[in-house]
Amino acid sequence: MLEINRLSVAYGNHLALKDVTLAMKSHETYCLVGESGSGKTTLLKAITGLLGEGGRYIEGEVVFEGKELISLPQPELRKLRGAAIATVHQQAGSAMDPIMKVGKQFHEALSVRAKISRRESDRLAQECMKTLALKEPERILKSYPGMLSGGTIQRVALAMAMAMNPTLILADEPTSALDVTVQVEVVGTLKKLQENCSAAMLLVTHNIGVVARMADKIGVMLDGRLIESGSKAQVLSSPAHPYTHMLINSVLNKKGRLPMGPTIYHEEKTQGCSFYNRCPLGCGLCRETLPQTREIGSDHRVMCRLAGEKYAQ
Ligand SMILES: Nc1ncnc2c1ncn2[C@@H]1O[C@H](COP(=O)(O)OP(=O)(O)OP(=O)(O)O)[C@@H](O)[C@H]1O
Repeated sequence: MLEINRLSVAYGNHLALKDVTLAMKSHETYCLVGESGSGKTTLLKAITGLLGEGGRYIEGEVVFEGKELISLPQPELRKLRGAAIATVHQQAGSAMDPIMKVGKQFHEALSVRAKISRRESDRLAQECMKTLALKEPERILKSYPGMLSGGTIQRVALAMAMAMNPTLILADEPTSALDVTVQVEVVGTLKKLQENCSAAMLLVTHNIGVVARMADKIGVMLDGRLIESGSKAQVLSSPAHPYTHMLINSVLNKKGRLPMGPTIYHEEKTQGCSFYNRCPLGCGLCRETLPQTREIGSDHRVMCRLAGEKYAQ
């Protein structure tokens, strides 16, 4: 249902996505992981044509339900964004109008897809909120966003995505701006959404626990490239790329980066693999040339010539 083929995107002279190829099937949840700045958000924005000022497509294509989106006229793209593709942001509250009650915002969002009465949109909104176990949906609909907690707003945004009846949900770190206890609730809502909505989901998260709970497939991003992809079992249980291995076994620092550890001994920035200067395996060839992506299992792909070799943590 979604195919991204050899996509490269730049902000000014900086290549934020480099030759990314990824495919998703209907109803599948694909989790994108990677350090801060690796290109996850850019990939979501590139799908819906919302790169913003300074962002431009260099090459590649984004095919959604048979339509190439990069070349699609803006009005058609806008229509897709309001209907077949729903987006949930890290801080959904900031995407909402602070001076419009939640019920009206549901109505406006749903009206993009088809003509709908306020009464019907209220009914649908309440039904979705109940399905996702939100308490007091009537009160929520009559509230302004600022009257609701951050966790409730995130859960309302998930209910809004569900009410749109999309075929694809793009969720960018929907839990990461929340306190840990609230995150647990929102992940529960995300899980309910996955179970009750037949949409495919492309979910960006730093949280490996969320990945373990939600993913069918996982894609790992490093410096704008997809360096490993495969099923949840393949990537979490048998990570092949040393970077994936470290991501799974480390806690990212406050900047969302891997902590510098004793295995990091190369100094130079390189033309080859972006992980070379931090890799415990890296050889001279890794520094000189970019490895090819190769298939090491059914649908398990990795961009590392030394993948799978044993190394000490
Ligand atoms: N609007 C922009 N203008 C210039 N550079 C940008 C812009 N947005 C992103 N970038 C750059 O593109 C690269 C990828 O950024 P992106 O936000 O996609 O990463 P990310 O993996 O989503 O990070 P995070 O986890 O911190 O959200 C980074 O180097 C970032 O600085």
